[in-house]
Amino acid sequence: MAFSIIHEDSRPPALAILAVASIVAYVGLAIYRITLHPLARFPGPRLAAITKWYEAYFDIFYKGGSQYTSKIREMHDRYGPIVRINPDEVSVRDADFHDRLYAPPRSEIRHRHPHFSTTLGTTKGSFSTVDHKLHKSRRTAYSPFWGSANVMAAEPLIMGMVNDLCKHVAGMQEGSGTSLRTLFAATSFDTFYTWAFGSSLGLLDNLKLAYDINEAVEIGVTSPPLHRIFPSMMPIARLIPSKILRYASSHLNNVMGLHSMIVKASEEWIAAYSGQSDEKQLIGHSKPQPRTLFDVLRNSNAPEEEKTASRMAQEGIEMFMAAYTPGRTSMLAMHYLHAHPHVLERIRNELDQVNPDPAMDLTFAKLNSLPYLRATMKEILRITFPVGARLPFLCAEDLEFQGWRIPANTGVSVNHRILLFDPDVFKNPYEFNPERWLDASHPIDEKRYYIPFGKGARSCPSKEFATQFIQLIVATLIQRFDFNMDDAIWERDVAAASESVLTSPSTESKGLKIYPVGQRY
Ligand code: HEM
Repeated sequence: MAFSIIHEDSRPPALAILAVASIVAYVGLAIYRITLHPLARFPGPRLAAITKWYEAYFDIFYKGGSQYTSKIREMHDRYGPIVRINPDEVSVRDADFHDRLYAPPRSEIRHRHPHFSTTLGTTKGSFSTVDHKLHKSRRTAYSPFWGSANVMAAEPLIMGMVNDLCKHVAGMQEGSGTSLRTLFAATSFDTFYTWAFGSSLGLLDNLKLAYDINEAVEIGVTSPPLHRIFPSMMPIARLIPSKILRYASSHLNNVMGLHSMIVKASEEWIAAYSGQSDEKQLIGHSKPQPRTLFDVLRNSNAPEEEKTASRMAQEGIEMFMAAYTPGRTSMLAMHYLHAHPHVLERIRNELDQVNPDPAMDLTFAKLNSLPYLRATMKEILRITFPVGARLPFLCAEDLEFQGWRIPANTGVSVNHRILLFDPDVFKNPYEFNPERWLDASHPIDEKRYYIPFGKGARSCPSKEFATQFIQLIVATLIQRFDFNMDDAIWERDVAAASESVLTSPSTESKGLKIYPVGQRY
């Protein structure tokens, strides 16, 4: 008996065995990653090559998180144009390679990196689609929605929203509570919602709802990228009933609430048109009417399983969440114009020539004819570029870069921000300078470096809509109002303090406010 007790006590507990085995396995893996792994010889910090916790440290803990993009920039400064940024991924800093990666010949396969596909909590929209071929067919299905003709047809809708926005701005007083962030968010989300889904959310008349929607999207896309470090987080959240999820994370619950809202819109659309085109309701209008996203998808050549309410809603959710960006960009644009009075005056002169009465509606065509405004738009989209994260692909074939062979299925990216702020191309890249786009003595290679909407098959489908929307909103406001935005501080309210999926200013910032100090009509 006594012998037996002594024998049992001396046996190592199962947990200890597991711990030792894990440590041995982990050390073995770490040694493999820096010796025999196909990326073992690539330059970069050893710790980044050994463990993903290096990246997680910068993205979750360091300075409040979302700092790995800026760390990658430092790595490039130290190690050169190609860096191993985690055990399985490399980053390249090179404009030609950006073309090679994002806009390759049609025959080459580029899958979205699965860890980046979960970003918006969706699974079957084109953004979250990992597979190259499936992504291509989904983009083809919705492409008429984003085409020039459909954007043009949305012009009266956008102008109507902008006129409503002007009524709000005209009534704002110094010290009033509503920030430009909420007003622009209301305009952007509701314009997109009405255009894409065929009915309005009435957000400019319900600023509380606009605030809540904006907050839900903003927290998701600017918080530390936990979804990347824990990719199963969003799929699990989707399975938890709202009643329980709200206690675990009110934020995730709000995001899931947005998802449900758009699923409902999709189901209602199908019930209303039961397979018919909603174009029928538009007959009798003298001008071409915009087609909804649902109408375009239902009438595409995609297979039936791609046209269910839940699948169409996934596409709609991704786009609706992306409609956050034009609101934010417009707000920052107002700041830059206010802070650069000579630019503001030059644009107003251009506007007053084509539209002598500011009370009259502006049009896309008029605005597109103004060279200085166009140059300013380019500068606004460059300097406010919202996407903070890298957008890596897994390529089906090996890639070469300056003598380095990047094996197939390695995560590889060129961060768009690196090119948009390249000091060799954009002198003083953090200086707002629209003139740089008009300087014939130092022309910018726009094909390579004007990439605020990315490039190639995965580039932003909304390029034209977003540009026209921001241009119209900003041009109308500055032509109609003299305004004050003196409260803004660049370092606190405008500069990108963290770079998650989207960039965000310091946590000290309370948003930008605008006070009209006179009407110009
Ligand atoms: C200032 C406004 C915007 C900017 C700067 C912007 C920028 C971008 C960028 C850089 C990408 C990734 C491109 C790449 O992978 O190379 C992207 C993708 C995307 N954007 Fe935008 N975007 C804007 C507005 C919008 C809006 C308003 C929508 C929809 C309402 C939208 C929908 C999308 C979608 C769906 C994708 C993913 C496309 C895919 O993976 O096939 N974007 N955008």
